[in-house]
Amino acid sequence: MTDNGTNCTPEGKKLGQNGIIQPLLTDLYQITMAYAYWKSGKTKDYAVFDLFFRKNPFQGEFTIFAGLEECLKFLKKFHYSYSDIEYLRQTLPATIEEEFYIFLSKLTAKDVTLYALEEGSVAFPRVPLLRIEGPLIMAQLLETTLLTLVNYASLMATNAARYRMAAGDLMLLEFGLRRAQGPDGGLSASKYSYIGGFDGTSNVLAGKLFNIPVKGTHAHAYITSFTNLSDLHLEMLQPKNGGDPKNLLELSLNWRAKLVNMFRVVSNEANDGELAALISFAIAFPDGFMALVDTYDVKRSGLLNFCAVALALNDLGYRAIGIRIDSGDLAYLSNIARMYFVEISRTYSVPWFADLMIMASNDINEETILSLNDQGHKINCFGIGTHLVTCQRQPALGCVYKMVELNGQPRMKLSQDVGKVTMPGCKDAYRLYSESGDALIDLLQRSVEEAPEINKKVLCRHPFEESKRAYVIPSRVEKLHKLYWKNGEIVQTLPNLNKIREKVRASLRTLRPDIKRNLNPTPFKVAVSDNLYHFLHQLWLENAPIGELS
Ligand SMILES: Nc1ncnc2c1ncn2[C@@H]1O[C@H](COP(=O)(O)OP(=O)(O)OP(=O)(O)O)[C@@H](O)[C@H]1O
Ligand SMILES: O=P(O)(O)OC[C@H]1O[C@H](OP(=O)(O)OP(=O)(O)O)[C@H](O)[C@@H]1O
Ligand SMILES: O=C(O)c1cccnc1
Ligand SMILES: [Mg+2]
Repeated sequence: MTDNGTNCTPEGKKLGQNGIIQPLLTDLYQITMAYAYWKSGKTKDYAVFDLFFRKNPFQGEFTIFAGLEECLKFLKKFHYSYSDIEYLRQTLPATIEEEFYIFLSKLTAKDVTLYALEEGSVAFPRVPLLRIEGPLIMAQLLETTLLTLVNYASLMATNAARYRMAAGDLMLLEFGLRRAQGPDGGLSASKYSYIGGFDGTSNVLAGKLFNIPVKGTHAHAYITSFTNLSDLHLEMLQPKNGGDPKNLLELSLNWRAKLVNMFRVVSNEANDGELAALISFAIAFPDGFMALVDTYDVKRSGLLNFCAVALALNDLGYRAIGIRIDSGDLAYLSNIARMYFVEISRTYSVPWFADLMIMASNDINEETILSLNDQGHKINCFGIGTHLVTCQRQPALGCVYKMVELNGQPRMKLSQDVGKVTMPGCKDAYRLYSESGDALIDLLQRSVEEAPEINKKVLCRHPFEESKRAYVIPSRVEKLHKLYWKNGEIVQTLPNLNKIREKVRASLRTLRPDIKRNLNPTPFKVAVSDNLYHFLHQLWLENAPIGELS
């Protein structure tokens, strides 16, 4: 979830919380449970909850954790307003005692303690992303909001990180606002795709709110709004270094006449409305000329018109930026475009022409990029919308929020499905690294245990399969959870988006390539200590009913 700046002072200074992230942004059952807890005298009970997921998204074997800053802002502001209480009074059954509303109106998150992974870290199933300790009622009331703040943010950051890995160093732009799950989904998508490794967004509000670079080209509508050369309102452009304005239309037509042989087309195949549109855009943005070239025909019209205008601009001292291709075979068309750019650069001694940007868009997803890589292409930049922001390949991350301890006693949710059994008790997690810096394994331990030590053998066990265990001698031990919230205060300096983005890259670098590959990646091991193993299985036996066959 994102800060949409609705709590602005008249001067426009942000107060730092999204207007819709507030205590009532929750499921009704949290509040009805709060009343039932309250009524049954559980106001002094103290709980520990883990927020974690059970399966990595996108058939992958890693997840990027994101959304922490928004969770902390939510805790800081947690307070039921007068109108919230009034609404609840009208909505909940009339039998609810008045003292409960008084209790609710005084609730804050100051007695809650929150531990978390660093935002931007790689995370794995069952390792808590957040550990929340606090009065039972308060900790319970946080469940849904924390989940909604973490689930989409982490899914989106993971999706973006996967696109980044597929695209290597090529530029990635997020174009998804029009296709996103509503305005807030769109803002979150822009923010978390930047964290995951995108270079910019077309979303202007995201640019303003989060200081993300904003970028863009133009739509087909701009091209089709010109039908012929007489639609050109302005033809003159002043050279970059001053002097008398020159006629860009004339220069472009001259260049087009020269280029038709190279392009093996006849001049009248190229669309004059398109040429007029490109010239008018070049006059508006002579230093930022980027052209959509697929409106009529990339080879016969768009490329030829673009090159003519770019060379005319060059005559006046300006350098065009490049083209966008939004339909057709993107590999083939990008190779053709680069071939002409190189040929023109040689023929007319314009060296920078060979390196013009080729942007591709049109329903691109991770698989498209991987396939384009296999085919060979000359694209420098992908503009990606729908598949990125809607996470079409997997539309939700399944983070859950489970009680693991109450009043110092472990709690465990049993399930027929072994993968759904929760890890009881208050736990710490450690990432153990090899000498070469690779992450080897994540180890969950009971918080009462001593931390693993460098160069000391530690037994790591599969949580459920007795025979699966291994000794690890770590060269580095990283304690994964940091304290972020205590006594009503954020107790860490929070990184800005660029720092979180760097964290994503650094964290992914510690994963072996086989864990990150697209097809059948190797699962990263998440183990439990011997102590936690026995604790878990003992508790399981104590809690599982013994059936009777008849
Ligand atoms: N070389 C390629 N390899 C793999 N996928 C490609 C390649 N070129 C384009 N694509 C993808 O193929 C799909 C083509 O989309 P579609 O069938 O709608 O055709 P189109 O080119 O958009 O046609 P139209 O001109 O009618 O809009 C897009 O998702 C695009 O990203
Ligand atoms: O394809 P996406 O990954 O969602 O990227 C964004 C798309 O949005 C724009 O046009 P739009 O799709 O609105 O219209 P068009 O398909 O007719 O170009 C742009 O031209 C891209 O095609
Ligand atoms: O700037 C662009 O090219 C753009 C922006 C949003 C959607 N599609 C394209
Ligand atoms: Mg489209």
